[in-house]
Amino acid sequence: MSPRANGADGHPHGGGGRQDRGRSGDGGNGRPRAEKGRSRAGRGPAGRDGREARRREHPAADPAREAARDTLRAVRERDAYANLVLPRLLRERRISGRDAAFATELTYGACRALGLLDAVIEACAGRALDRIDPPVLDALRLGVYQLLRTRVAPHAAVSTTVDMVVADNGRGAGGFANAVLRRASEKTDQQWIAQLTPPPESAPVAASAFRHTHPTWIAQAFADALGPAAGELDAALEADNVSPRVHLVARPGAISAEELALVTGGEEGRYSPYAVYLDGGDPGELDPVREGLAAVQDEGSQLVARAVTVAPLDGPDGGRWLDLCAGPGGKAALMGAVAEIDGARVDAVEPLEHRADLVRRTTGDLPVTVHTADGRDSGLTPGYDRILVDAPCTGLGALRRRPEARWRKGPQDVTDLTRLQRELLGAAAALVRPGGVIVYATCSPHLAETAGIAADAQRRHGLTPLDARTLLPDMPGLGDGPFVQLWPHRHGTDGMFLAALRK
Ligand SMILES: C[S@@+](CC[C@H](N)C(=O)[O-])C[C@H]1O[C@@H](n2cnc3c(N)ncnc32)[C@H](O)[C@@H]1O
Repeated sequence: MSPRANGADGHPHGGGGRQDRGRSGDGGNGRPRAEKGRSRAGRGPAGRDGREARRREHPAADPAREAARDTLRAVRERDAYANLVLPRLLRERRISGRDAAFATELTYGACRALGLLDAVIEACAGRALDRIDPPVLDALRLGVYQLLRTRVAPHAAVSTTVDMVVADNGRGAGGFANAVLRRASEKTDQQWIAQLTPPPESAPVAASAFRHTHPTWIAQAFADALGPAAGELDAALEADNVSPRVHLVARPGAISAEELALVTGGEEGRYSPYAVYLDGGDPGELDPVREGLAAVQDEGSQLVARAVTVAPLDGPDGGRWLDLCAGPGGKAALMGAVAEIDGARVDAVEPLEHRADLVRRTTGDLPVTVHTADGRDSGLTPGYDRILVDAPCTGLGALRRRPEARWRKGPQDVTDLTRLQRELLGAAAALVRPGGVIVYATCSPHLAETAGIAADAQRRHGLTPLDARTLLPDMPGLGDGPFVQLWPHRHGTDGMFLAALRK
């Protein structure tokens, strides 16, 4: 349930009602209260020990906001994933119902909107973010998010945040937080965006990036990949701000999509013949998933795995199929299920032992053999009919799944990955038989990881591109070929790229 439905403050625990709003953020000497509080004797110990001592004195009064704060801290301090940390905290602390929904909205919303929140905080604090105590900054991000992007009453957003900061960081920091939040509350979300967005005339991509809370380099990568359709940039960026529907794959030979939709109450997918969309609930609880007849898998990934199995070969299919980057095994399982029907066998390569184990578990009794090896030097015998290279990539096509991911990646990640991608595709070119097909895929639209790598392999290894659009069911918006880029805003799938290359 959304916090909109919950009373005046929009949240059952939100009505703090403090009366000491409006004090200046600095203590009269230009130094903010946060710093004064931390440096003055008699305020209690600063840092983690001090925070924990204060927390013992002030037990959790607002479990949803505290779970959100602790998740933001884990993301910042240990590079944790918000969508793994938060559900665990909610379970451990027995937070459910409205509180869990509110904590989820706050956490994921604040993670996604970080660029905007930080710009507002900086403008209101009058100083750089690195001069704000990080735990105070976490609380401010949550407070500003509530002010700008929820219907929590402003007085409740301010008072609950200030209470949390006082409990964790002392009264000085609370005064500073109060001043920043009071200033932030003077304008709406749209007014702040209008004030802080770079000028669209001179910096259109940076302006779109800011409006839809992405780093500019990612927005530029999307614009480059959209090419003549760059007018869709705003829609492409905004699609990352919406949590995706759950997609199930009906394992071929075990259950049809039609049956799966009937049993689960879901809706048959638009494109993949194996896809079923669910609107909510825990898919792990569904009988067909528990029994291994179906699994959670994005429809775009289903289409990539299916493309490997239907690509036209030159000469007969000898039934030797390979997944060169297999962990955790979603595509290997779909290829394995089709292989079982077609009388083929799949070799699945994954260098990380724990991920290779996941592939073993995912593929179960299907005709799939898992090899724990580096795909660049797998030791496998050449002569494969069909090879999938689902290469490690930046994941820029799946940002909607990881709320904090966009702020954690940088252009250097692309540079680091393209070498590995080139080498893996080179290894596949050596393993495929003449007339066989390699499908090269990434969950990223970044041209350096997608068309750049595929075009380079054509030149280096004498591969011929097939029109990848013909390997997909009838779908709109697939471009001019021969490569295909799927988009969340167009297709509702992750942003998968695929190229089909014949030797
Ligand atoms: C994009 S994921 C593959 C997803 C998988 N195909 C699926 O559908 O479940 C890329 C995988 O490549 C693996 N990988 C990384 N370096 C590799 C290498 N040198 N050789 C083969 N696989 C590698 C990663 O560990 C990761 O599991």
